[in-house]
Amino acid sequence: MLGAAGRPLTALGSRLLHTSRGVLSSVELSKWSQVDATRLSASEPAQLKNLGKKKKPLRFQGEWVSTEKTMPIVDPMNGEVFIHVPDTQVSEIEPFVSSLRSVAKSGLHNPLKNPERYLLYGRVSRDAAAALARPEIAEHFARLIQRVAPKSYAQAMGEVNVTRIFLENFSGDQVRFLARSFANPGDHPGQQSAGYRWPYGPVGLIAPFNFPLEIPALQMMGALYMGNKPVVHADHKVAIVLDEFVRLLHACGMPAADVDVLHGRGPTMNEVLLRGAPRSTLFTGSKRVAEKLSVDLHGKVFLEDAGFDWKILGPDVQALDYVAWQCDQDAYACSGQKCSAQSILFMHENWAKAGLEDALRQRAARRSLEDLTIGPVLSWTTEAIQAHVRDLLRIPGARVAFGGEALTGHTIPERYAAIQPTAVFVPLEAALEPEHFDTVTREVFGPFQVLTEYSDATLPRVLEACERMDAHLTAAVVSNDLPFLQHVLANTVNGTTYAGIRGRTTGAPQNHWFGPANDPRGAGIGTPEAIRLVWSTHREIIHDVGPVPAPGVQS
Ligand SMILES: NC(=O)c1ccc[n+]([C@@H]2O[C@H](COP(=O)([O-])OP(=O)(O)OC[C@H]3O[C@@H](n4cnc5c(N)ncnc54)[C@H](O)[C@@H]3O)[C@@H](O)[C@H]2O)c1
Repeated sequence: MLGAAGRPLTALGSRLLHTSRGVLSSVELSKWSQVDATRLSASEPAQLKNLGKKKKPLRFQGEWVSTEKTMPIVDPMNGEVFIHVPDTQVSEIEPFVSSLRSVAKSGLHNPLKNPERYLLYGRVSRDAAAALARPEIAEHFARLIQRVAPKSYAQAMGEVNVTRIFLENFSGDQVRFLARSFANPGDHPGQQSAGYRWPYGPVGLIAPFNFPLEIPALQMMGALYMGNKPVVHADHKVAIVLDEFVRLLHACGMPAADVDVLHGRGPTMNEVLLRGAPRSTLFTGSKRVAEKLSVDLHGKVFLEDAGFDWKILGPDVQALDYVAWQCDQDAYACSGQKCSAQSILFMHENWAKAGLEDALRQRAARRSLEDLTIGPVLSWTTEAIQAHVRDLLRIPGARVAFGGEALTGHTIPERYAAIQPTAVFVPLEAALEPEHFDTVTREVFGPFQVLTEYSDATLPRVLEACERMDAHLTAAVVSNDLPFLQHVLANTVNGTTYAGIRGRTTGAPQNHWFGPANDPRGAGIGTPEAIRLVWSTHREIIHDVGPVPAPGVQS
């Protein structure tokens, strides 16, 4: 295990420390952090632990617990083992199961029980936000994210900023306001119906590798705000970031027993959920696992799964450089490993004639391994992406627009893909053929997109393509032509759709809803509405206390 990183406070950090009358001194990095992101290596590997109940004595909760086995995590940039994560065995999950089973369905708090805990979480959020505003702590998380899920510094720091502002948003009384109820007058004196947001009690939370901080942090806080006790599992490759965030929350006053953290393999978490029977589970990850959990947990799930995200460029060509830049960001930032990444670009022929494809090629060519604007792809191999390109090239008229070659001059291990930003052009009519459509609309979680072209006359075919897709996460209609916007928006369904000449598919901040639509299991993240939907359920209490009617008047 590495020693804590005790770097000097900058001017901003010291100011925050003073203005908070000492409250924040407990969150100094050296007080809670277990790792120094800049030193993680084969010679100084990190060693994680689970957070939960000790097997004996069972009454102690909120303990960091070692497991019998660990699994080695390799540095995605050079293949060296630099982290050891608990490889929790099914024989070791009993404490997590009994922890879930010990939580009342009415939760740790609800509007009628322990309401002071809403205020507690307002304070925890306030202090955690202030901690993340300290440059050395923000830097710590950004560098840690970069080490395990290589992305540019700007993208990694973006995650930290979104998390900080989210926590600022839910400081003070805002957690209490999340659980706002309402009342309607009844039919007679003494009667009144009140609608409450009620917790589920024991809940599960599973997060993927691509946003190691933002996804687990925002969802976990939402679960806690509404009064649930979550067992949280993050992808083993990046779990170190969640681990550090939970330690920061403890330093900010979160009770140690409020969250259990299960490290290890997905199927082990699956078993915990099967045996522990949480009342609801939020899963963010692939469609395959989402569908499995949906069946295993009898539909008691909220899902943020695969995205095949489209962008339609309307007939009005303007701001070509800007639009090309945004398209490049949407398709290739984080090496395309965003569920919101632009998967298919429908270009109106006016954009094609204006030279958009060339502009995209030039933008993509600027990406480099050195600043991680292109980097390792953690869930595909180079060969698998190239095989997908070959599949697409069998479609009549398809061609590689740019990219497709393996990156060279690096030490990225073979289990991960390292490939140029790639685009394959497929003619619209051919893409719509039943025998090609599934290949064209397959999500590649890497720096890859399909390009196609349409005209005014073939716009209905574009809308048909959007209708036939299955995963309705993000979309963009890039146009300031209002009738065009209106027509496309009226006939499509994606949960997070950007409309206008600055439309994008990625870069969702904390200030608007992000999530899929057109599936009753669809979850959301970030906003009060998302938190209420995913982490609380409606309860109506009808007060009817009398006076009872006089004898003989029963209605
Ligand atoms: N919609 C969204 O908000 C969103 C956000 C990020 C990623 N994603 C999607 O996630 C996918 C990429 O992530 P991934 O490859 O890590 O996905 P994945 O489904 O392989 O893994 C996601 C998480 O599920 C866990 N897991 C695996 N099998 C499990 C099981 N049987 N039971 C319980 N947990 C299990 C993993 O350990 C990991 O923590 C892409 O399809 C992407 O679009 C979606």
